[in-house]
Amino acid sequence: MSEALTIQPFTRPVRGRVTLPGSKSITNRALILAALSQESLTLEAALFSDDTRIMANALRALGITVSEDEAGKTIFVNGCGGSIPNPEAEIYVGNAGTAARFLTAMLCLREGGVYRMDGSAPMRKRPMRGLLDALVTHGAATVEYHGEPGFFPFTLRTNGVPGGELSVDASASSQILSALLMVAPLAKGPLTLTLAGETVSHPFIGMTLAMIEQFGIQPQGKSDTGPFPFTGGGRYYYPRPAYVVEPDATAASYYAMLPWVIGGSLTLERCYGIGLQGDIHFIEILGQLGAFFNVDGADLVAEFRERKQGGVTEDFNAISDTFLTLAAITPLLDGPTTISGIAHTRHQETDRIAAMATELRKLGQRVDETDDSMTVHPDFTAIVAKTKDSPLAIDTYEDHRVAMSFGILGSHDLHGDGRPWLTINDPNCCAKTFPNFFDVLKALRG
Ligand SMILES: O=C(O)C1=C[C@@H](OP(=O)(O)O)[C@@H](O)[C@H](O)C1
Ligand SMILES: C=C(OP(=O)(O)O)C(=O)O
Repeated sequence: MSEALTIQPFTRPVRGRVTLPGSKSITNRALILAALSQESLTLEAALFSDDTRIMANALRALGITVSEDEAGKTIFVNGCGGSIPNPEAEIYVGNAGTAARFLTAMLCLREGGVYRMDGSAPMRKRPMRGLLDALVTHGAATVEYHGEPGFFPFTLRTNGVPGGELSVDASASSQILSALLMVAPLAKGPLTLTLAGETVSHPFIGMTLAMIEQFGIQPQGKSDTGPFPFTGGGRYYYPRPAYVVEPDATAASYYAMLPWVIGGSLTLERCYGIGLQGDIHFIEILGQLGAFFNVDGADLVAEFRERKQGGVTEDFNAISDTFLTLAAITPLLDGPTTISGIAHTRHQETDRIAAMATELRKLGQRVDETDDSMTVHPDFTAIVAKTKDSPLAIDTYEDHRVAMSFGILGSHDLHGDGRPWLTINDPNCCAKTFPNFFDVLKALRG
């Protein structure tokens, strides 16, 4: 746990530029695809954070050369052409959902592999069952659980991925389907993936299919809901020596929100070019609140113009990582906000609906919860009263997004005199995806 951080409100409208970190989802997909490809490849503008270090370390444990240059934001990967060198390894996935799901499926490509896998305490509760059951039923691996069946830790004994039909339940996480999609082209024969039921966070499936194509494999079908047919026996190959990672669209949501919270304008570098990440559509929700976005070359400029009346009612299933960015600022709205389609986020870094509801209630807000939604009835008088005498401490539940979203709320000059009123417990949990988040905020304050 890192020391608590008191957020200093902005007393003047913000002006400046933000260089966002590289996308977590793209960096970790590109690491898997580059590791499986035939050539060597350099990732540029890559993310350096807990989640990408976990992925890079795991690939090294498998005998794949991965060298990182953090200052230059590049990662060099020498692809193994689909043949994982080390038949045995211990793999630690921390609390990185992408590493947990993507590596589990990738390891099954190795015939005769024995891999012991574990994660952090929160990861030991996150859903893996849909993926593991699909791999075992298909004959790609056997699994020996060392704790609760269906969860980390476990040992995988891997067989290579046979062709045929593979049906998967990805209702708990789209990462389960993305993981199988990335290994399917390398199966031993023609393989068709089908989805049993629906998946969540659907744009991430589009990202996976688009990146598979960038790495030289044309998906046979056109559908992004399945079935997904692959001819098998394929090899990944990226046609250029460098792959440039987009800035992280979820990270952008915080700094897209900031001018609305405190006034002013912020240039979000390279964000106009974002094409693979659905989370960029969060700015349309900000538009409903009165935020305004301009394009300046490859940059997006977020501007404060007005605060529209009322709250927001929106299904966040497709962009659920951004729901916390909106939920945290609801006390500043003057009408109720309902965020739905987020049941699956109860099984992510923490139970995110419960975490946000608990912290907003501490701030005097009335919050109604259902299994898959939350409604916040804002109470401005209550938040002022609750923080009048001393700053209120926000618990972050080892969830980077709880820390960052309340960091933006705390930047608002609530008492009109620049007095700090919010403290973030364990702010360094933002290292999962955006290690310098609070430094960027401080630098903008000037
Ligand atoms: O594939 C990905 O890169 C991700 C998919 C989503 O997960 P779920 O499908 O579990 O929501 C998202 O929440 C996560 O941050 C990244
Ligand atoms: C849900 C998230 O992460 P993960 O990749 O661990 O699922 C997230 O970053 O909000």
